[in-house]
Amino acid sequence: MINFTQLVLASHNAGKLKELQAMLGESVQLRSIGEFSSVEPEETGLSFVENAILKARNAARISGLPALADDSGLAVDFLGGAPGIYSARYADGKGDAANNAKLLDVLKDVPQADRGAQFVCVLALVRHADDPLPILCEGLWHGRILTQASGEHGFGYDPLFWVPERDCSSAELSPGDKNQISHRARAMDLLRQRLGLK
Ligand SMILES: O=c1nc[nH]c2c1ncn2[C@H]1C[C@H](O)[C@@H](COP(=O)(O)OP(=O)(O)OP(=O)(O)O)O1
Ligand SMILES: [Mg+2]
Repeated sequence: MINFTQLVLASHNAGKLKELQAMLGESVQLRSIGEFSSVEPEETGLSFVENAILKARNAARISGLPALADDSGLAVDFLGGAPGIYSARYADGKGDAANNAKLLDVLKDVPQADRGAQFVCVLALVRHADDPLPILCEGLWHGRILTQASGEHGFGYDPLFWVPERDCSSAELSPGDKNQISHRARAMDLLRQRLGLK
């Protein structure tokens, strides 16, 4: 059905590529959509699912290959789930450091008990651009927003995300450990099941 030696990842985020490739192992080679185009599609959906499908279709159309997309973000309880699908654009496109600084500032007077949050990841796999039956898998990772950044690994909001089961930030986990327990790992686990790979 799907030729896994030629799967394109519909993402321009190097952190995602690294994590997803590590989870898939050597049997599947993920090629970045960056090899085909530097133009990023506008993420016009109102949900992670819509944006994941939109990115997967776009990548399949550009590359002519089956495509996997990851739409993910951070949903903070105190903020009613924001920044959510707007996580990458939280500080108006100024990047991870600005996003993190903004989040710390917005939550500066919020006590520990009210700082709950979850990372969300939706993976969408399409066989071709017009696939009427995308495979969709979701993963959540519950934690809390720290009051200052900590750790050097990972990307995005990792330095601000406290992981209760490990009592450290997500950026303090080794890449191997993060890939066992993250939102992305959970979504990928489901995808592997759906594809009969385990
Ligand atoms: O494991 C993670 N550790 C830390 N931060 C994370 C993680 N997973 C998602 N995030 C953050 C990064 C970005 O602020 C947003 C994703 O936004 P999202 O649009 O899905 O990705 P993106 O624009 O970076 O790349 P692309 O759309 O090309 O896949 O959530
Ligand atoms: Mg994006």
